[in-house]
Order: sequence, then C-alpha cells, then structure tokens
Amino acid sequence: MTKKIAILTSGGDAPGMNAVIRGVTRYALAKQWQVYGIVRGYEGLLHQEMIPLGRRDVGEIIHRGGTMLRTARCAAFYQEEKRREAAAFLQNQGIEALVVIGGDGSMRGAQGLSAYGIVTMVIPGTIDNDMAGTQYTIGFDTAVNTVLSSVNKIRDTAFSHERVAVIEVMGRSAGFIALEAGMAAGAEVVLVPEYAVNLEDVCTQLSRSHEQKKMSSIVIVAEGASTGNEVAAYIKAHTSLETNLTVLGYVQRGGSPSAYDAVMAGRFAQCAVDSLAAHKKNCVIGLWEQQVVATPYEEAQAFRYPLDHNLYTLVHILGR
Ligand SMILES: Nc1ncnc2c1ncn2[C@@H]1O[C@H](COP(=O)(O)OP(=O)(O)O)[C@@H](O)[C@H]1O
Ligand SMILES: O=P(O)(O)OC[C@H]1O[C@](O)(COP(=O)(O)O)[C@@H](O)[C@@H]1O
Ligand SMILES: [Mg+2]
Repeated sequence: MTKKIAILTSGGDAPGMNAVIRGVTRYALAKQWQVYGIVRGYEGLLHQEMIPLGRRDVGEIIHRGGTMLRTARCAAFYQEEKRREAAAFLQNQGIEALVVIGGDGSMRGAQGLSAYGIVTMVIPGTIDNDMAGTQYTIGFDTAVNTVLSSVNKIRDTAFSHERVAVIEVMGRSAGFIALEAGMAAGAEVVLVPEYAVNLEDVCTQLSRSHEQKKMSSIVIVAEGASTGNEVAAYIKAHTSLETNLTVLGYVQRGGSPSAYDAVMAGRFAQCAVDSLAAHKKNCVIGLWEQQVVATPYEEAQAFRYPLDHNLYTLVHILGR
C-alpha cells in the first residue's frame, strides 16, 4: 500500500530546514510514497493548507536558508481541541504520518498530536541545539559559523579602539551558540543561561586583564543569560573600560546551510523515512554518539545533551 505522508516546519526557522524538506520528499518518493507539504507549521495545519510535493518542487532549495514551507508559532495548538481538529483533518486526507521539522516546542506539539492517533516523526531543526534525544539540531553549525564571522569583524574594531565588545547572541534557554562561538572566537567572557551570571566577577576579570596589557576584550552574552544591554551598562558603570554593544539578532538564523548542516539534513531525513517504513512511530530523530537514531519521545526526555562544562571552564582560562 502506498504511504501518504505530510511534512511541516515549525518554530524558529533554521538553515538546513529546506535541505531536510528536500531529503524527506525525495527519499519518500523513491519508496513510491506520496508526499504533501503543510504550509506555515501548525497554524497552516489548523487552516488545512496542504500542497503536494514532487521531486521538482523541492529543487533549488538545498542551499537556501529559511523554509520554503514557511513556519509559524501557533498559540492555538496548545489547545487540545485544536490538536484533535488537526488530527481529524489529517485522517480525513488519508495522511498516514506527519514529519515535523522544528525544535523542542514543535516536538511537544507533535507528541500532543500523536495522542489522537497520528503517527509523527520529529526532525530537529533549530539553531539553539537545545533538544532532548539528540546531540545535534540542524542549523546549529551554520549559526555558530555566522556568529564567529561576525565576532571576528567586531574584534577588529574592539582591538583598534581598545574597547570591550559586548555581543548578544540568540539562545533563550540554552548557551550552546554562545559557548561554541565564544570558544572559536577566543572570547574573554561567555555568559550562558546554564550558569549563574556574576557581573561583578566579569568586571574584575576584564579590569585585571586590562591592567595586564590586554587592551580589548570580547564578551558574548546568550540572550537567556542576561541582555547585552544590561551587561554593557554594568561594565561601563563599574569599570573605566570603553564598552560597546552589538546585538546580532536575526543574521544568526539566516543564510545557506553549512556543509555539515546540509549533510546532516539528508541523514536525518533518511532516518525519519526509514523509521516510518519500519513502522516506528512518535520518535525524534537524533544524533547520539555519532549514530543517527530514532528515539520515542518519552525515552528521549532522558537524553538531554548538557552544555560542555569543560568547554565553559576552558574558554575562560584561555581568555585571560
Ligand atoms: N506543549 C505544547 N503543546 C502543543 N503544541 C506546542 C507545545 N509547545 C509548543 N507547541 C507548538 O510548537 C510551536 C513551536 O514551538 P516553539 O517553542 O516556538 O519553537 P521550537 O519548536 O523551535 O522550539 C508552538 O508555537 C506551538 O504551536
Ligand atoms: O524572534 P522569534 O522568531 O520569536 O524567536 C527568537 C528565538 O528563536 C530562536 O532563534 C530559536 O528558537 P526556537 O528553536 O525555540 O524556535 C531562539 O534562539 C530565539 O530566542
Ligand atoms: Mg525551541
């Protein structure tokens, strides 16, 4: 029997989402399945916005940032009644499985939908790298490299003018982007939501380094730890160091996926479709100890990849 599946993207867009859409579509078509795209995430699902996807429909997108299917944050989907309606729509359309590309919130949405008998598979797509069941989410590598190249540019000015550059990066509840980019950029200070922020200590470290002839410094702040504004204002008020602020914002979410993201997109897509073919259901696809695996949502909760404490310590030792 032909399988009929649908794909949607949900939550914040991430580079590589298009490569996943292409991967799922073409790998499923190769199995003679029918593939549909749902536009605008769960919002579009509730509005029954569905389009057929053929091989050519997903051409020329592998290198494009954003998502051709558009994405949304959908408040209504938190309501049980709405998820029931969405499930009924998919069942009426003969959709046998829904592949959701998104972050941790989108996974909770998929889990909610599966309670109404819809088979779901989640492929991690978020720049934050903050999902249970995987050590990697599509978009993270690209975002880190975007932050790195921006910090390197800001460093030129910080060095030339002998300033402290405070740079706010994304990460509402996770410091992976801040830590990885901070390490790669040789930042002096990295502030993340996972560890307590002590601005007094930050000022002591920056002043001491300045006394030891370090004339410029980079401070990376994950938005979930504090705001760049607050950190820059505190440093200005409590040291004699000239300090300025850059909030990187949405540049971090855009752009072509890195080679790593585009390759992982294909591998995650393959695992999602193969898992459905093997009659698995309600799993998050993930990278765990170098293997691409499908883990049931409940089980995945026990596999939450923590921020690397050693890296957090190391970045501060090397930044002195
Ligand atoms: N607990 C939940 N129950 C149902 N739907 C949810 C839940 N959490 C999130 N969602 C749905 O997933 C969408 C995306 O979640 P969000 O956290 O914004 O992004 P991400 O998936 O990238 O983490 C939300 O707007 C909502 O529609
Ligand atoms: O401005 P927006 O689109 O509401 O979202 C900002 C948030 O989206 C992200 O880029 C990605 O978060 P999600 O994975 O939860 O979508 C966060 O780092 C950031 O806090
Ligand atoms: Mg999220």
